[in-house]
Amino acid sequence: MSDFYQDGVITNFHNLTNRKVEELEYDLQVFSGRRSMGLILPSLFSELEGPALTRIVDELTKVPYLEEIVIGLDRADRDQFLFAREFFSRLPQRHRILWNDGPRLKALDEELKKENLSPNEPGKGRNVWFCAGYTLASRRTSVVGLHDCDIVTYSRDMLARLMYPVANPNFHYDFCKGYYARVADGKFNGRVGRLLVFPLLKSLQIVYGHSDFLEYLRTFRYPLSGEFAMRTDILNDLRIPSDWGLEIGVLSELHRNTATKRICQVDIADTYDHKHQPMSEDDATNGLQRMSIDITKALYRKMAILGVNITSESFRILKATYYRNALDMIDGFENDAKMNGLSFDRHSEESAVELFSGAIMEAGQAFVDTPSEKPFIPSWSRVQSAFPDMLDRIHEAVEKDNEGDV
Ligand SMILES: O=C(O)[C@H](O)COP(=O)(O)O
Repeated sequence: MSDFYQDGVITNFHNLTNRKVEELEYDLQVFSGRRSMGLILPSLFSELEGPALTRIVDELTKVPYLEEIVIGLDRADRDQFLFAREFFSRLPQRHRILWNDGPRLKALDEELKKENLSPNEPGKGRNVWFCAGYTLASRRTSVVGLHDCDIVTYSRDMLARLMYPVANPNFHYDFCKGYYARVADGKFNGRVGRLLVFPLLKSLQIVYGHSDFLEYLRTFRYPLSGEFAMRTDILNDLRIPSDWGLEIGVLSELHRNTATKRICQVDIADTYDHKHQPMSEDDATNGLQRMSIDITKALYRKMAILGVNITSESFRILKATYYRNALDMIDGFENDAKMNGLSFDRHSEESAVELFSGAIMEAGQAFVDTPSEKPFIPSWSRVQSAFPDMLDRIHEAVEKDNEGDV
């Protein structure tokens, strides 16, 4: 049970009555007559071997209102792709798997690369970008949702709640972000969201001054959630980072392209659990250390776009401010955990904050050292201007991979 707080920047949808999923789904089926709905699932082949995705597919088989499911499959060889076709075949909805490492999509990727129009780095951002391209090419949906494939606490009411605000033709929302508490196994999780993003956003405002953008980002209850829904045509103009900055990048793009009154967030679950990555203290290219650097870089870039002068001096000050704010927040989390009967490991929490302080410096240095870095994947509008038939060719390649010999 959540509160009923609204602060006016974006609209909050709460879960005040635990309305039955069947009732929400009935409404969504009615809405689908006016707004057809799709779902994008960015996945790694390894996730097909874990329990989370099996449960997600079990739940999705019961969803009555989806017109199309687009699965982006990364890191799969031919046999694994064939396994994936079988794995997802029980979905009753029309579904297509993007075999991102298969010869057909790779050949198109090569063509795009020659014009610098394809993401250089593999990762979730790239996977989502290709799924967005296919969704646009398929032209079957006017609303599309997206969620991670490692959610171990998944149930189909999360999807119903996520889609509802954008799918309802009587509402005016273009974009909806999911939120929840990352609490599981008797403790707080969500280490990057809680211990990096929350205090960092506060610190950015202290160091660089008020901005509507930071105010807007701070209104999201879980800015890193991988669950969101939007009007499909928004996918045309999104310029997203290919790395872990994806979620912040999408929120930034929405802020740039859409009025905030058309943006909302929705409580999709009381608690949420997923696959936990290691901190990777000794390896800045992996785990939560890498994630924290990518996210911080995405924030610096956005601040620079807004005209803020990001200098070595200022990110040193930012680091000091962040560190103090993060420690203060740990006090709050510790007390909250205690009252809720949760365990709390203060040493791990403070160690995480120390690691994230390093990430703030590292991301700042990378930002200053690589001024010509191309941080965003080009929008599909730009790709279509360079290759007017590219979406159709992606569509054809995916149809062949899914229906024929590979
Ligand atoms: O949301 C986050 O903070 C990161 O995905 C890490 O989550 P975890 O601490 O729950 O593993």
